[in-house]
Amino acid sequence: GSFYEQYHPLEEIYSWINKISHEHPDMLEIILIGSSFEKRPLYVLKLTGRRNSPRRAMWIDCGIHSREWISPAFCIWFVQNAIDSYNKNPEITQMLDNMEIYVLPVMNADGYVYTWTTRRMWRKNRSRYEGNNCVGTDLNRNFDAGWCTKGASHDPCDNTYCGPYPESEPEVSAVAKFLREKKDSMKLYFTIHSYGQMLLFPYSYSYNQAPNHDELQNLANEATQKIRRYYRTRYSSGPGATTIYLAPGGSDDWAYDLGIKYSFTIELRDTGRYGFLLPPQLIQPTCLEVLTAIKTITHHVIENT
Ligand SMILES: Nc1ncc(C[C@H](C[SeH])C(=O)O)cc1Cl
Ligand SMILES: [Zn+2]
Ligand SMILES: [Zn+2]
Ligand SMILES: [Zn+2]
Repeated sequence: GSFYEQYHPLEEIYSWINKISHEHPDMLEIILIGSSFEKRPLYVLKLTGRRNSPRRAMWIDCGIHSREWISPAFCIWFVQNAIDSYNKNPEITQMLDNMEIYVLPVMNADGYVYTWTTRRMWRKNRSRYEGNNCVGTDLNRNFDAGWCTKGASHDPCDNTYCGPYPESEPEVSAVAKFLREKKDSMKLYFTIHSYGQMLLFPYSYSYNQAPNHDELQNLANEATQKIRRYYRTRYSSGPGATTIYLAPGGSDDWAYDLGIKYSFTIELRDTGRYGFLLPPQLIQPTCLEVLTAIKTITHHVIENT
């Protein structure tokens, strides 16, 4: 199948980032936001339409957890689809004309390489700290949002190790720094994970409801109902704490508390048959259904911000 129906190692993703940016210099700009623990570059693609300069921005990060290969595959697919659909699909055209879209295809660069070379099921990054007898911090427990309370671990050998302190991880501090700088224009945050087929929103670090809980729940319901209707796939939705598990230090909760009131974690396919080992032929159907959810939510945000 095509490039967009296969999984790719990090080097090929970097080449793709370069290639597509040079093919579409009017719509894409590469931004280096920092580097990983092992000094790999963290590239963000800034995607915009060819018309006026939008006043709103949205963010999509992929690959926080290295074993969730469908996640970077989605970010790559999303960028090419948006470019191909601009001026053809009205919802994509509206999105690009009203939003600067920042896409981070592989946040956990070191872990992603490690899943290709050494351990396919690796989740964390590859940071090492003096005195720790295990490697890696869970980047989705390292954000400064209820940091290392219930649902994360202080044990460096655990898969939910929160790190030595909030934003200790260079990957997390790079993203947090970028979003803090953009917080006035940033209206919508998506972080892409697998698996479970869920549309989650704050909070995960507490059972308290977010102030705009009803709006987020209605929006999530509308999005998952669209997926059900057009693709027959079932996605559940709700606050992270009650829909998946109580867990602190996540990027969506941190983005929400920064002031991005539309903040979602999307858990892509499947529900356990293949799990993290989703076959490449399911990349396209997964991306199509999730795009529907993103269009629905983005349309609402454009109308309400
Ligand atoms: N704020 C959050 N939002 C979503 C999740 C679920 C993901 C699923 Se892989 C995780 O466990 O990191 C976890 C947290 Cl801490
Ligand atoms: Zn994940
Ligand atoms: Zn997951
Ligand atoms: Zn509308």
